[in-house]
Amino acid sequence: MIGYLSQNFPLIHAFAPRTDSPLRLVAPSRHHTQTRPSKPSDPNRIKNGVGKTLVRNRMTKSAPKLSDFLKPDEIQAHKGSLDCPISGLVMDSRRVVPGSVFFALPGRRSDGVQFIDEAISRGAVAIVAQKLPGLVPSKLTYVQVADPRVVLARVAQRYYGHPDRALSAIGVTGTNGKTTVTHLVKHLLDTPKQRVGLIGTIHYDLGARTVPSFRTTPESLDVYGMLAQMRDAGCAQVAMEVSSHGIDQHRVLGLGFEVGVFSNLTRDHLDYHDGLEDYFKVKARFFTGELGTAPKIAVINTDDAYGQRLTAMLPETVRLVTYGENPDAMIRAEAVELGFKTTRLRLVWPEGTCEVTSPLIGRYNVSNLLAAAAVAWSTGLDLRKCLARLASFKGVPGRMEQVEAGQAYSVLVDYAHTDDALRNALGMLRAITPGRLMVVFGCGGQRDRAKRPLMTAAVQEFADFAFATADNPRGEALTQIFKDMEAGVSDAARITWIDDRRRAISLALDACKAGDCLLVAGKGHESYQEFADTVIPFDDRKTVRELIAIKALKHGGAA
Ligand SMILES: CC(=O)N[C@H]1[C@@H](OP(=O)(O)OP(=O)(O)OC[C@H]2O[C@@H](n3ccc(=O)[nH]c3=O)[C@H](O)[C@@H]2O)O[C@H](CO)[C@@H](O)[C@@H]1O[C@H](C)C(=O)N[C@@H](C)C(=O)N[C@H](CCC(=O)O)C(=O)O
Ligand SMILES: Nc1ncnc2c1ncn2[C@@H]1O[C@H](COP(=O)(O)OP(=O)(O)OP(=O)(O)O)[C@@H](O)[C@H]1O
Ligand SMILES: N[C@H](CCC[C@H](N)C(=O)O)C(=O)O
Ligand SMILES: [Mg+2]
Repeated sequence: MIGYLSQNFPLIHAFAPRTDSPLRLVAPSRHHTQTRPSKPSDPNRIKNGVGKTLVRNRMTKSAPKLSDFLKPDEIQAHKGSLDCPISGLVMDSRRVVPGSVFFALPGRRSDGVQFIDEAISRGAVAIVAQKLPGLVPSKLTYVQVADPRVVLARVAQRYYGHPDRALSAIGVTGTNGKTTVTHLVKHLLDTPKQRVGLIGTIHYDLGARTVPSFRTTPESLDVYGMLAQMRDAGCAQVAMEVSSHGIDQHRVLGLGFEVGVFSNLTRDHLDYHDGLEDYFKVKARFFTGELGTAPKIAVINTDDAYGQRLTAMLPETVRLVTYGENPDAMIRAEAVELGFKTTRLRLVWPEGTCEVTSPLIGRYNVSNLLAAAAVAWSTGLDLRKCLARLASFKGVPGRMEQVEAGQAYSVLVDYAHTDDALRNALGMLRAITPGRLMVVFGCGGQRDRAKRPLMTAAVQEFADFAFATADNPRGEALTQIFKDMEAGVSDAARITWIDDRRRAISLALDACKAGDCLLVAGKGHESYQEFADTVIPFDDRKTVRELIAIKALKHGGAA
């Protein structure tokens, strides 16, 4: 474990969730060695899907065998015994422990095959890969499969005893709003009798404990491991974010969703997908059954043009529930009043209406609320009762989070990191800000380069003044990121470029007067900043508070 951390993330510990390493975040003994949960709470766990039973293994106290979890039709060829006892499943050589089955996954940066020797030296007893070598060391089992990622998802699902059968899963996909909608769904649906787990960008709520996230949609092995923990903690449902990377990389393959939500589609991640149409098609796969099963219910935002297209692509077996502000939507909002602290609206559904005051501000949050309400309604819950819980919703960390430190102007921290999100966030603040609107923003390194000038253009369209700075540069030079961003500048006099994010925030705060509003965009809940070789603790909200306090001291108490 120490080797792994020092190899990749020398300075990271608890404050660096968004990396390859779930291991410091989820109890290593249970999660990393991927041991099976010990207390079956669901009879479905007895059958592992291959026809053999896990119970028998427990009774004979023998270790589980690889053949318990691999189906014959998944195996193209093999050498060594398929009945080898195993201690767990692993897809990263650095996490292999004696008895592990190592899945060598072909990647974009490297190929898992390169790490097979390391896996063996750490004690792997079986290798699952796309090719068989000529010679296989004695006592080692080697299995050739067509697609190791697909087989990993299937095997993980069986290994953890099909936890999805014990949980009703609600998956949310779309460019923006996934985190907000999943948090709302959890809040509206969670009761002491019907606990709801959560998987997404900010944290994983596993029922018995909550851990910070390392990925929006984790790898299938982690997904099924976490679902098993939720099941064992007595959760009845899970609300989870389903990213396009997650869909494309089979991270939720085989998971039968009760509900799938589509929030919207705008430009992002085009470093990964071949254009917006390809990005849409990947998202659409979540609804069409190409991941093994289609959700039973599709909750789709028909204010969004891609949402409308999606409605025509659903298999006949899927029940469609639409939401939006358009008059044809089944779940819709009327008489929307946007305020700086709350939003008021009339929520309309086929059997009723309800006047709602939501603590979430901004028009796009009306859409997020409708999505969550549509989930509640479509699963047969009493919508009025669910909506009554909205009053106690505390908002989502780092999403339009107001920072109040005694200053005479407003400061909000938000996770807007696309041009659409910036346009929505700034457009909304523009409408309710009496003074000037300032923004601190940057663009992440090693992510979609083409969104950078669009983000600058969005900022210049709405903000009076912008401070362009570093987001998470990762392994990219800030000069290159700035160069890409500069292509969107329309008025150079209204933007200033400052490498250091803390300094940029400080200068922006200095520029604010009573009645002004500062949006610190892009990092939201993140508590770290990622550079090429280091990850440092950095939290926009804490930074704002600290700087305001320091400035107040310097100026004799006035912030
Ligand atoms: C672009 C992307 O999604 N990349 C993912 C992909 O990486 P890759 O194909 O490049 O894999 P690789 O690094 O070449 O490694 C290949 C294999 O070798 C293994 N390996 C690698 C090194 C080693 O020493 N030993 C070893 O065994 C790896 O575990 C992997 O199985 O497969 C890796 C392992 O499965 C993922 O960790 C990696 O996520 C990277 C780190 C990432 O940043 N992903 C982001 C973009 C992502 O997935 N984001 C979405 C959210 C987007 C949103 O919120 O909108 C998410 O769901 O979090
Ligand atoms: N429904 C929406 N439509 C457009 N923009 C939105 C919507 N909801 C949130 N946003 C904007 O997008 C930002 C990210 O919101 P949220 O975290 O809910 O989305 P996400 O889809 O989970 O993002 P990510 O893919 O990065 O995890 C917010 O801070 C806000 O600026
Ligand atoms: N889910 C997004 C988050 C971006 C957040 C922003 N702070 C950045 O680092 O670019 C991604 O991984 O692309
Ligand atoms: Mg998210």
